[in-house]
Amino acid sequence: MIEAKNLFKYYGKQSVLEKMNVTIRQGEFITMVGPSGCGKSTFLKMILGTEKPSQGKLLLNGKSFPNEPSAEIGVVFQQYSVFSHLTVLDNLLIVGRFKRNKTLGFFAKGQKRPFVEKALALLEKVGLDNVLDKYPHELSGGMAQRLAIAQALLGEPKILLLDEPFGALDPGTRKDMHKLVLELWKELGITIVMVTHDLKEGFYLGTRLWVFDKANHYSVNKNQGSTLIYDLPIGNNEPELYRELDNRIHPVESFIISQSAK
Ligand SMILES: Nc1ncnc2c1ncn2[C@@H]1O[C@H](COP(=O)(O)OP(=O)(O)OP(=O)(O)O)[C@@H](O)[C@H]1O
Repeated sequence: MIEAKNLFKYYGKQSVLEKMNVTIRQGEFITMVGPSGCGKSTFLKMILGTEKPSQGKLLLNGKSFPNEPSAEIGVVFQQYSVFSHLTVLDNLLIVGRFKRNKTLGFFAKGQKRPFVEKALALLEKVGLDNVLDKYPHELSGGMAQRLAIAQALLGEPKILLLDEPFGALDPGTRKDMHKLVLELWKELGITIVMVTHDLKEGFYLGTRLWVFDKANHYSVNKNQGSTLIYDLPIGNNEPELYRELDNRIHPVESFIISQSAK
């Protein structure tokens, strides 16, 4: 369980997130949307352990989050984060090596075989078992993201963080990736927290949709941080509410669309 208790985040004088009070239960799929720069990735980074709250608490199962990324938490970013000089299989094995020997990065006797088997099983799960010897530049964008997902799952995390992982993919590939992520989420029982710019994707994938924005959307105070303004159980997507949310997330695009429809 993840809990934010009266959490605030500042960068210098800039307030990014304010007064976050929220609980995520194990196995939920949270999708986060909001205008650019409202602090979605910052929230993910606090769960990942690479950023700290400035005020308030962020708790994992009742305790403070680890100070550095741990195996319990996997992450996939929009930019492909795999090692370009290693093959698909070696991209997983390198993670295993360093997990087992942090300084030298090699397997002790007897450790390699079970790890290779685990890596192969994971690559099969994400549909990359037929390209084990290819290098990342020989993979499509979707395949590279499958590899990043396999890497993130290697430590058997309980929480998977996805920061716009499909933003750079074409619509067909995105659809395939949606299917994969939903399958993995159901099979592994993990908690997923995902940032997306696509409201439809947020509604389609999540069990809860979070909308971040300034508490007062029309405030001209540039230093006002964002907060969670909607926490919606999915299924509540009335058309009027959808339009209101879309307008908050993409104010300019929504305005152009509504004007051109006149
Ligand atoms: N390390 C940092 N130092 C200073 N300011 C930062 C840092 N990281 C993020 N920010 C600022 O914090 C704010 C929130 O950034 P964040 O990346 O969390 O937004 P976001 O909602 O994920 O945006 P986007 O949708 O465009 O990815 C932005 O104004 C950004 O410039």
